[in-house]
Amino acid sequence: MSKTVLKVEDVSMRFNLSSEKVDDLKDYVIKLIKRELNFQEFWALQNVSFELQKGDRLGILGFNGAGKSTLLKVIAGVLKPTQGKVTTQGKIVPLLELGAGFDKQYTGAENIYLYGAMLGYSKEFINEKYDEIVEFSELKDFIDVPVKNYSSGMRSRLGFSIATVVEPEILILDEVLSVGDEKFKKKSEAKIKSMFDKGVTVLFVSHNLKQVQDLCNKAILLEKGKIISQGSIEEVSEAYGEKLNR
Ligand SMILES: Nc1ncnc2c1ncn2[C@@H]1O[C@H](COP(=O)(O)OP(=O)(O)OP(=O)(O)O)[C@@H](O)[C@H]1O
Repeated sequence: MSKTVLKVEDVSMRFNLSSEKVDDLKDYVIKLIKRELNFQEFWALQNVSFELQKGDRLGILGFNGAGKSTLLKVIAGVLKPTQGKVTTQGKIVPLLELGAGFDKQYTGAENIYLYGAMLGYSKEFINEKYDEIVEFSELKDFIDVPVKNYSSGMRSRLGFSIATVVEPEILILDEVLSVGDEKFKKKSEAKIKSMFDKGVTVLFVSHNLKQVQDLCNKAILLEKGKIISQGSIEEVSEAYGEKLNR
């Protein structure tokens, strides 16, 4: 029997866009108190619903600003939806904006603990996996250096190594299949592939339709925050193709 590992129910996400120019924080606070700040409501996601079974690989398609990254962030728990509910079973590994959660004043070693805690790992678990993370990142010589002195590639390598040290049930990929330099990229791709081989459930956002077709069995197509097509990758690719050629 197939097992449902992700359920997205009627999810909507509203952002308040400030329609005025505010020069500084003081100005902002004064306007806020005087209720002179005007916000424009913007719905980045509207009534999005779908569910995935164990081993499903879902491609999320859509043009710029359609709501793809917002949906991934809601599923990863980075954003709380304005409306609706996301239910997940098992460990989620979000490979989103790798290393963006680092505190740059702290060293690589300290960030392994900080970032790990953010991903829900216990201190004992990180103690146990610490050497493996450092080894995979190939940053042993830099591990006691503040992250602000890392290159962006080094940051994403450390982020990738921390995030993938667990065996996830759900893997979230936002066009990050290329991490670091060519050598590391190969290694990270092999690691992702090994997760695929173990039957992980995947959510994948990419503008590269070919890549999505190669990787995914199901897809959804988003337009202005709404699902306008969902089903097998073949069906949804066709709907996307029609949009592209319009
Ligand atoms: N934190 C935020 N505050 C306000 N608006 C936001 C925020 N994050 C996203 N948006 C808006 O929500 C919409 C959807 O953005 P999102 O990044 O999810 O699109 P996307 O489909 O991933 O686009 P792209 O293909 O360009 O990456 C955009 O109009 C964007 O401006």
